[in-house]
Amino acid sequence: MASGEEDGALEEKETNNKKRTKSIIATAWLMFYNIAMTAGWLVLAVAMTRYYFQKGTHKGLYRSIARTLKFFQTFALLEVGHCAIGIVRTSVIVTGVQVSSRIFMVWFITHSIRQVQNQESVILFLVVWTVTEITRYSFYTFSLLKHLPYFIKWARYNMFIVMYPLGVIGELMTIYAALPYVRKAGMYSLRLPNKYNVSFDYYYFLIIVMLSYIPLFPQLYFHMLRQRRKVLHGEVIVEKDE
Ligand SMILES: CCCCCCCCCCCCC/C=C/C(=O)SCCNC(=O)CCNC(=O)[C@H](O)C(C)(C)COP(=O)(O)OP(=O)(O)OC[C@H]1O[C@@H](n2cnc3c(N)ncnc32)[C@H](O)[C@@H]1OP(=O)(O)O
Repeated sequence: MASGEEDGALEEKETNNKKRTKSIIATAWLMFYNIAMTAGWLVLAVAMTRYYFQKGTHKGLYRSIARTLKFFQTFALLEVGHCAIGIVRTSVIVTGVQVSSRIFMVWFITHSIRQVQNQESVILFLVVWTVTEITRYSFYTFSLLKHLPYFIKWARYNMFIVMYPLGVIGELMTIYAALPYVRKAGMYSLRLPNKYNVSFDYYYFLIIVMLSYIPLFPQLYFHMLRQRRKVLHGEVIVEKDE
């Protein structure tokens, strides 16, 4: 009997040790990830500011930072993984929509359609993303260190009120500017007849993507407003999608 109890206690101790090790590894990884991402977006901020002051124009700015932007924004795909394996307490759906819309903008719009790269709207969403991400990743870093300065917490849960709509305006205006080029070049489209017997028109796909902002954006925005009430005002909120 006594040996049974001892075995049970031993098993519990082992499980607790495993959990602790897992949590240490997860925290160390998140620390590395958040510092790398803060640094990446800071590099982008400095590069954009320098370019603008040296050249006196936004033309060519996107091309000058494209590689760094593509690298760090693509790296953010890992965030969906973090949610999926449960090392951060964020919804996979919310993060998935946020990250996929960014990846889409970077690879399937600005990277693919050179003619839009000098649009002012590209600069608008780049500036908004940069400010947002420097704040967000430093928020996570300082939270992990358990020394979160209030101004970072305040910025994370207030700036999005203006930044989110501005980012969406920049993204939508850029997709809209891309439409005529996509139609003219017939890019990423598949016309019938073909051996697969399917047709796909990227032009109409882009219109559908633009329309999908109507139901999706308010969900992300209201999610952030709920998070704001929870974090800044201590309200207890039950999330439906988690
Ligand atoms: C095929 C094409 C598809 C296209 C689809 C198109 C439709 C798109 C429509 C939508 C359009 C969106 C366009 C977006 C534009 C912009 O981004 S504009 C710029 C403004 N943007 C923002 O302000 C972004 C706001 N978004 C976010 O902050 C996040 O992306 C989020 C995922 C929404 C955050 O979610 P939230 O639930 O608020 O999570 P958090 O509070 O941040 O985290 C919860 C807990 O988890 C911890 N945590 C999370 N990540 C980390 C991490 N990396 N490291 C450490 N810890 C982390 C966090 O600390 C929290 O912990 P607790 O406090 O203990 O709960």
